[in-house]
Amino acid sequence: MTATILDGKATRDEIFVDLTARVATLREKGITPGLATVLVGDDPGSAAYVRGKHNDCAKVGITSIRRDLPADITQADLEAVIDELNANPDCTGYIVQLPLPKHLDENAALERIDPDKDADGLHPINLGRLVLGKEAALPCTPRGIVHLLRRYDVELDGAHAVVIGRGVTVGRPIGLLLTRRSENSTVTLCHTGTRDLAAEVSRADIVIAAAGVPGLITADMVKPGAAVLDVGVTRTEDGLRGDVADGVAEVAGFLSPNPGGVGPLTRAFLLTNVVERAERVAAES
Ligand SMILES: Nc1nc(=O)c2c([nH]1)NC[C@@H]1CN(c3ccc(C(=O)N[C@@H](CCC(=O)O)C(=O)O)cc3)C=[N+]21
Repeated sequence: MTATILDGKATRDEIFVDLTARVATLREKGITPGLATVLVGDDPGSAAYVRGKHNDCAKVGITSIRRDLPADITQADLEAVIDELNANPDCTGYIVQLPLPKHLDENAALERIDPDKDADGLHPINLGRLVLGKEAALPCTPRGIVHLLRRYDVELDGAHAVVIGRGVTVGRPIGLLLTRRSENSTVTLCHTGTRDLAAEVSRADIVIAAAGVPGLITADMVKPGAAVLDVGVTRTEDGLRGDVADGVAEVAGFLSPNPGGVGPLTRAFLLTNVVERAERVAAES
C-alpha cells in the first residue's frame, strides 16, 4: 500500500481563499485585521518562521505589525511591548515567537498577552476554556491537524489516536480537540516515559508524531492503513528531519509529510484566529 499524502500546502491555499474573502468583507465595514509578531533575538530559524507569517498576511490582506527586539532585552522591556500591543487598536491578535532566550520568563510573558488577542490559543485562559468546552481561540497546530484529517475524510468518530509528545503546543492540546463530542476519538498520549511505544503505536488508527525525535516512528510500528501525521521537526546537519522514518508511506493509508503537511496549516490557523477575532469585534460594534 502507498499512503495518500495529506497535502498541507494545497489545504492551506483553500483556507487562504476563504480568508481573503472574509478579510475583504471586514475591510468594507472599515475593519482591517492586523497580526503582530514579537521576535526576540536573531535565531535564523525563528526569523524565517516570522517572515513566513508576514508573507501569509500579505496574501490574505491582513496588516502585519513587527516588533523585533534585541536578544538581551529585559523582562520589563519585553512586557512593555506586550502591554503596548494589548492597547494597540491596529493589532487584532499577536504572537510572541517561541522559544524566548533563556534569561526571559516565557510563561510570564505569555500570561501577559490579552487572552482576546492571543492568536496562538496558548494563553492559560484559552487553554482553560478549551478544557471547559467554552468558545476560545484554539491552538493553531492541533486545529490544523483536525482540519487536515477531515479534509481527507479520515474517520475520527470512534478512531483510536495515539499522540507521541506532551508539549504544550501540540501533544497536550490535540487530545482536547480529538476527544470533543464533535470528533469523538479515543486518545492515548505517549511520551518519554511510555514503556512500549511500538505496542501503543501499533494499535493506532491515527498516529500524531510530535516528539521532536528524528525517525522515531518506523514502518514496523504502524498498523497497515493508519493515518500518520509527522508534526515533530528537528534541525540536523543535513537539514530538517521529521519524527517519521522513511518507509512509513508504504504501510500507512494516509501520511502527512514534514515539510508540506501540518506546518502550513499552523500558519493558516494563526491567521484564522485573527480573522475570527476581527469578525467578533465587527459583530459587537
Ligand atoms: N508563538 C509561537 N507560535 C508558533 O506557532 C510557533 C512558535 N512560537 N515557535 C516555533 C514553532 C514552529 N512553527 C512552525 C510553523 C509553520 C511551519 C511551516 O510552515 N513549515 C513549512 C516549511 C517552512 C519552511 O520551509 O521554512 C512546512 O512544514 O511545510 C513550521 C513551523 C510555529 N511555531
